[in-house]
Amino acid sequence: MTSVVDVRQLGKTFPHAGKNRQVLRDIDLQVAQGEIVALLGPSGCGKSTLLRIIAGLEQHDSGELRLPPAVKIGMVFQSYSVFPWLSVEDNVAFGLTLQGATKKAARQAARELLEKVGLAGQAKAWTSVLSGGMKQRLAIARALAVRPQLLLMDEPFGALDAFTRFEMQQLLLRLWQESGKTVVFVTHDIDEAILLADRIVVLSPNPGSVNSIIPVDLPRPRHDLTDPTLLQRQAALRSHLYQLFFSMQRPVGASH
Ligand SMILES: Nc1ncnc2c1ncn2[C@@H]1O[C@H](COP(=O)(O)OP(=O)(O)OP(=O)(O)O)[C@@H](O)[C@H]1O
Repeated sequence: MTSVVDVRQLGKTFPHAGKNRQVLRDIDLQVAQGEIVALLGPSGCGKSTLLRIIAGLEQHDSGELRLPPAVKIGMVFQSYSVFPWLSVEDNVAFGLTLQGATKKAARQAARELLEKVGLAGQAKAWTSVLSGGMKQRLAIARALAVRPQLLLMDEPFGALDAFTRFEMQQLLLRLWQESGKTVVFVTHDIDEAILLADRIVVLSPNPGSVNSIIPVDLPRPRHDLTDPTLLQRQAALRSHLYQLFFSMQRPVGASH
């Protein structure tokens, strides 16, 4: 199986209080084509930093990161990254015109994507009138506009209410099933990781390192609340992940 993301022995330090603090140490991670991988771990363990390094937004200072040559990456952040001075449609078309598409072709492609994410009716609206969930749909449509092979998402649904979050998770799975894209996403949420991921990479803090990589060997869809076997297997996985989290906790008063 070809890896889209190949991270070996990767390390990262940031300056902190006049010294260099190691934030990531010896990270090994291979993500296969078409896989959904969740980066899960306690606050501050370096999930976002690892994702930003994969995206090329941050430099690592040791180890290796290999991506396919000229790989196209789409990125979705928690804070809805939309341009408020452009209409919904032009938000999506913008990246395409930057890549050399004509305005007409870019608008056409934008309309198709808005259709996919359920925002066709808002194409001409300003982004200020969109709800949080709609803005996040728009952010996803924008990330998909460049036809990325690799979709990187940093807590994409963290700011949404439970119902909208569920809708967005289903939307992501639908788009993924249609396109077979490779997805790496950061989450705090154990249930979200179990619902979406093929594998869960559990990071432990100080410095951020891979604690374990857990395959989620459950059939999709995974939200059927009437399937007792599925519920039981999800519960077993959840309990395993909670135990891992508890085992990472430092005694109160321990310093970094
Ligand atoms: N640009 C930076 N300069 C200095 N330190 C940074 C920088 N970015 C992140 N850090 C530090 O690196 C560590 C990891 O941060 P990161 O945001 O990657 O963690 P995280 O696991 O995504 O956390 P959270 O779940 O709270 O978002 C933290 O201690 C953070 O303060």
